[in-house]
Amino acid sequence: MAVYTRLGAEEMAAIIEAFDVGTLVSAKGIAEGVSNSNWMIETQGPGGHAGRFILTMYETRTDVGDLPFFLGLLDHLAARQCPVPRTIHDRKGASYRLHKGKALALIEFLPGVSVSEPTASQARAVGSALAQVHVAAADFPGSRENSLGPDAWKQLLGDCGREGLESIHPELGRIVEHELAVLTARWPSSLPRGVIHADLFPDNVLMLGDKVTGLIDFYFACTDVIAYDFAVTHAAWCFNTDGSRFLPELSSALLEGYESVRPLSAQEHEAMPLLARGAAMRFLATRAYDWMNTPDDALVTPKDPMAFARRLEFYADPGNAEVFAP
Ligand SMILES: Nc1ncnc2c1ncn2[C@@H]1O[C@H](COP(=O)(O)OP(=O)(O)OP(=O)(O)O)[C@@H](O)[C@H]1O
Ligand SMILES: N[C@@H](CCO)C(=O)O
Repeated sequence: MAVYTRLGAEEMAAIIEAFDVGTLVSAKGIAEGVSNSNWMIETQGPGGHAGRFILTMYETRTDVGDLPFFLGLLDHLAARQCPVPRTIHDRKGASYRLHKGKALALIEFLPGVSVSEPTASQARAVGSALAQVHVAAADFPGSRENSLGPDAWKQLLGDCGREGLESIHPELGRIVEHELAVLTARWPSSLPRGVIHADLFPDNVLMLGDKVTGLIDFYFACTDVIAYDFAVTHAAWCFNTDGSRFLPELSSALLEGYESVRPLSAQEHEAMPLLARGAAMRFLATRAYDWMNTPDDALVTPKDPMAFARRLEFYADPGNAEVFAP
């Protein structure tokens, strides 16, 4: 569940009053998501015009200092016809407000659902939507360091310790040690950089049929290697949930969709198996850390790190490099 903060009816009405979106008709907590509190808001304007919005209250995981980057990026991309929600600025023009010490933002509601078993056509559409974001973000003036890059993987996995990793799976300590050494030695430094989403899993994409209606949850967005974002999306979309089965049709479709908007260069193609190993390592690292540090009675169930260890082994196999071939 993801409503960490209780807001009374009067309090909620006052919050909505600060935006020029009509009066509050209903506010329902949204169960999905784990990082922030989210409500689905309905309002009614003077002419009876109804509005639907998402109200997000940023909890401890999101740094308020990063909000101008995240929210400014949404407005920049939406203005360039990317399928992302616009932010609704308050009556004074601010993109977020502080309420009892916490930041909150009102965001355009977009229709659509997150698919759990994507089809190839849906993967194709997601590939082109991702490329559209990369192209549209090229003139976005903001930048933000990736706080979950290779140094963070090492830190998180170091905190887990070899014994901790082996308590998750007897082979995990060995896999991590070997792969971290490879990634550290070979991580590319000269590929084109830009603003990336960095977490484009199916639960962060809203779809209606084969159409992408919303890319959401930009709270890991940062400035990094652009092709790494494709690798993240590939790792997220082109395997079954536990990572034991690669889905070649989704992989080809995702690549095709992406390249229909932003063709990858020869260098990007060549680097992709390594970038995908890094992408798998990034989610393995945060999942292993959460696995070891989530209390048993927590409301949130930690996600399986092994699902990304399996993806990592797939990408590390030189025989599989051809999945990224031009
Ligand atoms: N603009 C939007 N339009 C429609 N629904 C949205 C929108 N933004 C968020 N949602 C809904 O709210 C849910 C939670 O949003 P989000 O994934 O951003 O939360 P979070 O707590 O930041 O997520 P995470 O757990 O991935 O860190 C989404 O799964 C989606 O159902
Ligand atoms: N999408 C991530 C969670 C947010 O980083 C995962 O599935 O591990």
